[in-house]
Amino acid sequence: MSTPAQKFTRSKAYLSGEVSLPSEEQHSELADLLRYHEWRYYVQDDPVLSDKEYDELYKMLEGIEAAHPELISPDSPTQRVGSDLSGDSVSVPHLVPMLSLGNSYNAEDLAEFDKQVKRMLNMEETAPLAYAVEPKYDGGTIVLVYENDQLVRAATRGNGVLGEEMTHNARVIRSIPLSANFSKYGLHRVEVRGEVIIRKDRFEALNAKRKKEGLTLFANPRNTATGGLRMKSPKEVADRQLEAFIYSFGYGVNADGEDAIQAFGTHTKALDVLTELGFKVPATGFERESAPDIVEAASFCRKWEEQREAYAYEIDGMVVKVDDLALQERAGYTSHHPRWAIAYKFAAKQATTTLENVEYQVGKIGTITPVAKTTPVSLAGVMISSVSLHNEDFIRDKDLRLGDKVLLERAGDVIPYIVKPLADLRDGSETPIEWPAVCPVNQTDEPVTLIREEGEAAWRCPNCVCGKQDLARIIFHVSKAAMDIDGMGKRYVELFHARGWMNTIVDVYRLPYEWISVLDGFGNKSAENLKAAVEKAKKQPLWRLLYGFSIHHFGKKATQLVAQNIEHALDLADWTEEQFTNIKDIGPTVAKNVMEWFAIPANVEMIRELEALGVNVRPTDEDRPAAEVTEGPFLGKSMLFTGSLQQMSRKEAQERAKNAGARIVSAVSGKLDILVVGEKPGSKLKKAQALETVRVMTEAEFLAEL
Ligand SMILES: NC(=O)c1ccc[n+]([C@@H]2O[C@H](COP(=O)([O-])OP(=O)(O)OC[C@H]3O[C@@H](n4cnc5c(N)ncnc54)[C@H](O)[C@@H]3O)[C@@H](O)[C@H]2O)c1
Ligand SMILES: [Zn+2]
Repeated sequence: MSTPAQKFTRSKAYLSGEVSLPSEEQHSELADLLRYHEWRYYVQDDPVLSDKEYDELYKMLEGIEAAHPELISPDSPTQRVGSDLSGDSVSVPHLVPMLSLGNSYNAEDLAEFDKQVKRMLNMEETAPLAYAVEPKYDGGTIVLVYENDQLVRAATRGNGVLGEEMTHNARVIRSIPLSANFSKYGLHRVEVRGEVIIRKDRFEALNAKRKKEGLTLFANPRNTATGGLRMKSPKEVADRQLEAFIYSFGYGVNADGEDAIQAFGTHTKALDVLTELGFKVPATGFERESAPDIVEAASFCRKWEEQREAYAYEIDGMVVKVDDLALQERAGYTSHHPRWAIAYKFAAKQATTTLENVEYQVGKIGTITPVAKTTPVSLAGVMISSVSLHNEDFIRDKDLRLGDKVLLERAGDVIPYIVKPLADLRDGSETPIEWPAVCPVNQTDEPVTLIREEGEAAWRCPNCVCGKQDLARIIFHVSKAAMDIDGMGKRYVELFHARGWMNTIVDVYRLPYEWISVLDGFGNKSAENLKAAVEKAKKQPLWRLLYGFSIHHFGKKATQLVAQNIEHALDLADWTEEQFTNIKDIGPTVAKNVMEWFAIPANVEMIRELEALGVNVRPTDEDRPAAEVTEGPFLGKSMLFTGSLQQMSRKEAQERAKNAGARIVSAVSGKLDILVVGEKPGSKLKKAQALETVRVMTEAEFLAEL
């Protein structure tokens, strides 16, 4: 008997290859651990390992059994499917056992699977074999039985033989039809299989609501759906707005008890029939595909792996199935999974690890950001050992402690974050995270007390002397959001800073390119490119420069508004609060912060130096978008110019017409109001005259009206 914390630690030890025991002991311990993780996953809906990690432990067990077949017992996790039976509800036998799926992770695995299937079917390796491919929905399995076209029973997968009965809950899931016209196909008694899931946006909304109500949050859409299926009250099930995707027939007989599924010929056809009968089925041409061979099937899997984040539902992979039903029958089953199907698994988005330590970073305006240092763990294909904790409230709200086992998530391009601590794995050795009262970054004799302004989440170091804050500011200054200096970025800023070339924002514009060109990994070409990018950035609009100064509260919107209203950046040094707040959407907080910043002589000096280096400090066209014209002789008229003009270029004429309220169009049509003709007009004039609704003007007349 070991504690949950010990089971966790022991599993991680196996995963990092630290355990070596005689096969028999290892087999029995691994089997125990796997059973524990299955219980957490299927019954508790609260796994403590990622799927990938579970699969690795499972493979270890398989490996031992392959070398020592005598260790295989009927209750080994490799010999049966993980069970979700909790003992709290009624169990009902499935018409046909429900199994698990074998796993694959890439195109090579799929090619290997294709070979094996063909060997089993006595087919040539090069013979064509079609596969049906569809998303592997990440929710809870549901098995529906219909008799005489009526839904009579619903159950979970259970232990594969017995399922947990939950008909009352299935009835409130709207995408599950209460009746369906199976008899049209001679089907008297059928079992269909599917997955109950929740839309991702629905999941987010549910969690937002729970947060407001002070309830614990769901860790992911999967356990929201599986937990939902088990609710005692159908009303609560309905509240979660679960949906069911149906992905196959399990069983189907006619009134004489004879099989009536094989007649469909292919899995694809069977799904078409289920679609027609009103079930929610992966759609052809979108979610599912019938691939002529395994190569095509693999590329469909990869395509979905790439677009996974954009999909409305959570999927943990794809399922590849031999399309021909007769061939499926011939390929058969192991005690664990069908031989004719395989899961293609995507990288797991969640993983667990231990929070070892908290370090602090200082940002461009002195914001102190806590960063969790964790035991390294692989997450969605990347090793993670550092995760931002954002701010003090984040740590408090999640009740994170040093030594906690934590659940991490990394979805798509989103940076990794801590979903929650695994509180029930605590063993009492965890310690609170003490929030620092003084700047943890400044290593000065006189500690700097941190401040937290009202209404803000962040603690700030108001008097940073450690230089880290300057660095953060330069990194922001060159970033895409601000001056957008192509190719510069954090890595270069840190590199140049380490060489002593970049200590202030001004330094960005006077880099020693001749030195840079001889740095490791640089060369003339990249130094030149960098220089060109810096020169280009000197012409950026004024708002970007102001934004790039990292003045607290002076954000993108505010800098844009202010830049329109000045002639030179230094005008702001003389501005009063009133001048700021006269601009719509600029409030006293922005005014106060900008005024304080300009009151510091070094900042004014910096702007002078920047100007001397050729950095633009005046509003550009982008800063001052052409105001909408509200009057003028051509207000609201559509105009077109044709022939060659004598007094001005076509472009200039169009500009002047626009400033006088006209809209420039490109063709003569019933919608054209005025055609201005120069020399040698051509077909446009003829067409306009034929319309009789267009006013034709000479260049001289146009100028006169202007
Ligand atoms: N993290 C953990 O601790 C832990 C523990 C146990 C199991 N697991 C995960 O569960 C897996 C084994 O679970 P399993 O037996 O449920 O198998 P599985 O999830 O690999 O595949 C079978 C299930 O996939 C579902 N599915 C979704 N879409 C499908 C489709 N289009 N066609 C067919 N089936 C579809 C079905 O409901 C079926 O029950 C492991 O590989 C692991 O990833 C994780
Ligand atoms: Zn500091």
